[in-house]
Amino acid sequence: MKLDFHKYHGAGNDFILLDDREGQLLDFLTPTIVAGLCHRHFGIGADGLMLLRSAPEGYDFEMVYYNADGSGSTLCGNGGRCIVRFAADLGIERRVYRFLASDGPHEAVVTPAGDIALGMQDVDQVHRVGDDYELNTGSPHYLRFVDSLDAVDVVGQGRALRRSAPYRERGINVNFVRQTADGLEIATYERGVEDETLACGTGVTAAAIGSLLRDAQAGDGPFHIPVRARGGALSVTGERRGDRFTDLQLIGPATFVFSGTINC
Ligand SMILES: N[C@@H](CCC[C@H](N)C(=O)O)C(=O)O
Repeated sequence: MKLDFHKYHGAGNDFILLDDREGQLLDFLTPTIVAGLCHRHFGIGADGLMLLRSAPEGYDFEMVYYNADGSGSTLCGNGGRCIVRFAADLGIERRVYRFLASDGPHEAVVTPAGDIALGMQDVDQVHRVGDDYELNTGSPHYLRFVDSLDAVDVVGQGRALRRSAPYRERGINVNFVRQTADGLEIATYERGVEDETLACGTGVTAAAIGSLLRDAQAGDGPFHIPVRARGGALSVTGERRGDRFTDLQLIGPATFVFSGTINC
């Protein structure tokens, strides 16, 4: 089969986008085919693959996400931002985009600066694991705050945590986070890529929440936290009321890279 594809990235988290509004691709894409397309030597190369599909009344499209290893996954925040850019490039023009993803409905807008601001689900459950945190921002995340990212073996330590007994079966994304003078720096080991990626949107959102919970001076109210990932700058805004975080938005660039056709 000849497949037309489009490549996008969000702060270096890169994706293959497929237009499946006619509905013929979902059954065709086996885990082996997805993994082959995402392979960096034998395929197009990407951290994940998405289908843009038709959705029920009230939504502009549905997002179906696969990790690079071919596993069907939970929400991808950077993917959500990139698929909105893809929708706009396909000619779906909206002031507010409404779409369905694995964790439910999302809204997104193009900001005046040209970034994509993606609404995220509310978060009200954060678990302490010693000095670390575990929470779900659409995908499951483990947070470890560190004094220096340079001192961390992101792949080695991330993989060890991801493969540890509590997470071996269901998996988890592991984020190392450093508080800076004006925000956060982050490095993420991603489940389903099973490697470090250059950015992870749900991880960035989790890090922003964790940073507020560990800061004794941080009170309730609106927040805006810049987060520097390896592949670019993102930010998270929202509203905190105690342990409840609402109106969450993940904001950052979503960039078209190239289009092509591949035999698979
Ligand atoms: N890169 C993504 C997260 C994608 C899903 C993740 N690999 C998982 O399986 O949990 C993001 O930007 O959020």
